[in-house]
Amino acid sequence: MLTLRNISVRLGGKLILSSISFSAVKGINVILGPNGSGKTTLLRAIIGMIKYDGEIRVDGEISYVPAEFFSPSMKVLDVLKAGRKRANYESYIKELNVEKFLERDFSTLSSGERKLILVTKALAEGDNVIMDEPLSNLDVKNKFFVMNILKKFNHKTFLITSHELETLRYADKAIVINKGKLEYDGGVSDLSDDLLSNVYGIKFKKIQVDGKTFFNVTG
Ligand SMILES: Nc1ncnc2c1ncn2[C@@H]1O[C@H](COP(=O)(O)OP(=O)(O)OP(=O)(O)O)[C@@H](O)[C@H]1O
Repeated sequence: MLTLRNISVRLGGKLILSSISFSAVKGINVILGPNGSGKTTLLRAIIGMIKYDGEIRVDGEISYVPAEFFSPSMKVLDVLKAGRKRANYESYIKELNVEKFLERDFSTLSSGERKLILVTKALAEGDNVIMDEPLSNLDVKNKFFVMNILKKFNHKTFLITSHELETLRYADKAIVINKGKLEYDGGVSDLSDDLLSNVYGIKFKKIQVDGKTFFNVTG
């Protein structure tokens, strides 16, 4: 369980998040919003990296993948194992198909390979897996590969930000933030193209195929 009640954050004297409330569901929760809308700030509040007003309630362990990260010169296996002792890394290493990187130095991996390692680590360590743009740096095949893996582990709660509306087809819940305010919190099929058009300032058309929802940019 991951519930936020009236979360407000002030940074540099400015109100960055204004009274955000929602509950994440088990499975995939996708946070959308334009650049600078407050997505990363919200994730940082949830993991306790920054001060906030309001209440955050979490059951179970939290793990986190930041959008940008330090790349230490360390064996990949040591990066994976740094942290939680009881995490079952082996099954996730197999699942994410990253065995071939384990003996390599983490800093020598490509950006997409490093992202796959951090996603593996977060999956192993958390019941509530918070990921800031986990798909950035991944090629088109790996994007779908990772989203399908998240779908498979739907007993966990994933809260992820994304600039890719394609992720919505995998999502159990959509959360839209604009200018630090919550604009939408609900199922993907109920999210309207008008709302997204207003938030992003470009025209979207919603399409539903085989029970899945897609948003195309039309102007
Ligand atoms: N320490 C700070 N002082 C002042 N303003 C800040 C500070 N940290 C972040 N901000 C501002 O808060 C706003 C929200 O930033 P945040 O990184 O949460 O946005 P985001 O939705 O994750 O954006 P993006 O999609 O570009 O990653 C931005 O306008 C940013 O400039």
